[in-house]
Amino acid sequence: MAEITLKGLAHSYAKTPSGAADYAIRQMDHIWHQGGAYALLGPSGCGKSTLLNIISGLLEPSQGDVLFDGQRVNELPPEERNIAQVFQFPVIYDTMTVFDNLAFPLRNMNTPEYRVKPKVLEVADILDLTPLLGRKAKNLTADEKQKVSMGRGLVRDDVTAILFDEPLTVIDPQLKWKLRRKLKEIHERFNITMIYVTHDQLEASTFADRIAVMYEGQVVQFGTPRELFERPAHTFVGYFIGSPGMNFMAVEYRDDQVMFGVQPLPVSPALRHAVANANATNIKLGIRPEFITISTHHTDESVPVEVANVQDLGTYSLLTFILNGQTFKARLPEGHPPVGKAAFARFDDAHVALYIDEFRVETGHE
Ligand SMILES: Nc1ncnc2c1ncn2[C@@H]1O[C@H](COP(=O)(O)OP(=O)(O)OP(=O)(O)O)[C@@H](O)[C@H]1O
Repeated sequence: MAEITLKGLAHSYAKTPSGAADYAIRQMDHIWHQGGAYALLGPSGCGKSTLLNIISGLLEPSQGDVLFDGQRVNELPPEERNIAQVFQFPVIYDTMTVFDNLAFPLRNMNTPEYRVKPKVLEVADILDLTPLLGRKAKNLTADEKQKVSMGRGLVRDDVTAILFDEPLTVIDPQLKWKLRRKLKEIHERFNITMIYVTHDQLEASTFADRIAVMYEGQVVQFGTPRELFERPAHTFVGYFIGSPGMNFMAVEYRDDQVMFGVQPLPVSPALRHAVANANATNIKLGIRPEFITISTHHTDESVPVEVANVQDLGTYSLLTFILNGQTFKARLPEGHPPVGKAAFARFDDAHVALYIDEFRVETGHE
């Protein structure tokens, strides 16, 4: 069993860090529950690998604690943590057979041979590696090698969590979904905590029940794929999740109105009230392309926009428009009437979110 708790965790690679920018992991408090299928999603350089290496014990954090089932493990070396890590590039012994590669972690722990064989056969069966057991690892394809790498994590009965660090990077696109399905299957069969690091939102949402979105060394939101889409807690989540991401407008309260530059925005009274009382200079409204309606007629709820282009994407179209000198995306359903250069955009009140200093603030109007 392993519930992994990160308590006041921070890490800097600098010897004498002078500010937040010197930290690969900033203040982090987080719990990974036993048996969960999690993804750690974020752009390159946000600290994903650093965090995994701290959990697995390859790296000791500069501040804070890592707890396994409530026990502090900061100083415990990786081999004593009962955690397996699968890296971007398969870590296997080329000159050994697939069988010996899978058996390696067990033999390393002096497991008697009569117990090694059934375990290797079980794991090989799950990963469809049985026909390859007698082959030398160097003759395998990249995806087969990565499956052996995963198998080495699975053979040990004492492994309670597996950390995957972008494990499908070297895998052909058409095989990726197969391996992802395999991982899901493994998760359902064994009661193992799995943390899957990726910068790809599709990979994260097909694998994980809950996703931790990382940005600049912090988990800015931890939620289901649906929650991340519907209620992004941070502007970065809005921008990163969705295709394309959320549109944002930097607004201010002026002359009793919510202004986006020179454009007054027709927003709900609750939202206007929230902006008026925001007491901050960094105020943004976010709206997803799915919730902007484009029409050729003006109404009290719409604002005039300049259409830049419309891209037909089969089942829907993506319209780019300019408002107050800024580019926006709106998603038009199939069969939407043609739109000229001058049009009107209406932001669906229920889906306009307020962000103060980049974090979402509930206003009661959504
Ligand atoms: N060994 C190291 N020494 C110094 N700085 C490092 C080291 N490893 C990572 N960093 C820095 O720490 C930050 C976080 O890096 P990390 O590799 O954890 O991010 P990541 O999200 O995994 O990125 P990627 O997806 O590119 O691997 C980056 O600014 C990176 O340059």
